[in-house]
Amino acid sequence: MNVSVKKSMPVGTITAPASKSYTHRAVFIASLGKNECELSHALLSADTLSTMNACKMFGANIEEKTDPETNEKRIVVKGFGGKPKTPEKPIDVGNSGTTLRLMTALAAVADGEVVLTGDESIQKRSNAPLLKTLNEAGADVISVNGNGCAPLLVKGKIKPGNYVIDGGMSSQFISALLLSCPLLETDSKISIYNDLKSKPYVDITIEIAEKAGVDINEYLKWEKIFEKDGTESEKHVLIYSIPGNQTYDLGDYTIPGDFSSASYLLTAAALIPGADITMTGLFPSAQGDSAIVEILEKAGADISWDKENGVIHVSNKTGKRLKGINWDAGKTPDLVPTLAVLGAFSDGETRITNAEHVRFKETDRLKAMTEELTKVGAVIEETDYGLFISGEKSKNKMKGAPVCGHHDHRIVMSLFIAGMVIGGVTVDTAESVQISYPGFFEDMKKVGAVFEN
Ligand SMILES: O=C(O)C1=C[C@@H](OP(=O)(O)O)[C@@H](O)[C@H](O)C1
Ligand SMILES: C=C(OP(=O)(O)O)C(=O)O
Repeated sequence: MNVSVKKSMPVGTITAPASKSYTHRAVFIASLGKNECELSHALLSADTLSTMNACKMFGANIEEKTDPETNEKRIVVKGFGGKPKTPEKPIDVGNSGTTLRLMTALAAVADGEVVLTGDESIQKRSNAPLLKTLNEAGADVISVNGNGCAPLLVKGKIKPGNYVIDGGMSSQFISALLLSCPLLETDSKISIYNDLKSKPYVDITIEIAEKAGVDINEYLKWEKIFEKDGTESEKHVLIYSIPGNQTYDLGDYTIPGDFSSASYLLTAAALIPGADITMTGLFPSAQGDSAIVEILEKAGADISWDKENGVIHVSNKTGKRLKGINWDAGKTPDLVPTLAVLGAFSDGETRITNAEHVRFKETDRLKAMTEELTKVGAVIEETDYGLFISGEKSKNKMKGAPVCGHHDHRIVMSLFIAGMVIGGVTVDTAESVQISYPGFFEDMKKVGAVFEN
């Protein structure tokens, strides 16, 4: 699907869609338990439906229920009580990396053989560090094409013990291990080598596991590191210790709003003269992407956050231009496409660093954003670890053009807001917003965005 976006001035109030990361985990954790749990305000998007489908294949009962009084939809989960059954067919995770990683580790505590696969994009995303650790822990996990990517075949089970994993590629490997290890008979320890990227997502995992009565302990330990040249140094190593034989019981749970999804409209409102947007349902949260508020503040936007009521207000009454910022994206990979657009329309320079893990998403988002923003006139340079955008040099060059969404929801939504600023931007593969924000176009229409699809 193509969407052609004209210059738009967003005005109005929108409720933020529910968090994708919280929904994945709430559904998964409720499925690991035995007692019925009711999940309110869950996100029903392509990715979270993949998690629901996979959990059902492991034996959970998951149904949608509508509250007769409020008409609100709830998800009712009756889990398999820590004893996943062997799925009869291959699990298809679609486009969802989170689903693939959580289910691969779960498959390694289930009996029998489990096959996991997904779409073209998922078949290009490596899981090598997770496979290595699962195999060291006693499972037999094979990447069918030998490249660390799905299709994966999981045979044999992991045993409790002390394991290490590389944290530099994806935090989802760590989240996956942390959620399955409590089901093992005795205690386990996971040590992370290389800096853990995207750590806030692990914090979300631990937050919901704790809410379900499961202990996961995090600590730092000084350890001796032997370098290749023989020198010795000491370094803090992040360690998770996970008691075994635990049971999950999430109870009823309400999913918070999603800051990554909110970032598009908040950024559009900060950039566009005359815009005035209020977003509700955005309470302080473990989500790293709540940093979008700090980012827009740093860039000089008129933004306020009423944390008690979960309301963010952004406007640009005077039509001022924002200023470029430096941003370490280690904890906020999903904001990078939004930040690239912000940088292209701000004065001065924007430097996004520590973002190499952003290459391992639905697409290589550093490359994709560089290619697409260049088409609309931005002066942007892709570095090994991030992006460097010259707002100064881009200033008089930004002009609408056809761009490619790369079948990637975040690329599509960020290019859409570029379209709202300059007009004349046609984005292809726009249907991919279904992955995380199915109501995106409806919400954009509500606030007066002008577009055709
Ligand atoms: O665990 C999660 O819910 C996620 C973790 C992050 O991935 P990485 O840990 O691979 O960076 C993030 O980019 C993704 O959108 C969701
Ligand atoms: C990378 C993302 O999700 P996942 O890894 O679950 O596919 C995302 O939502 O941007």
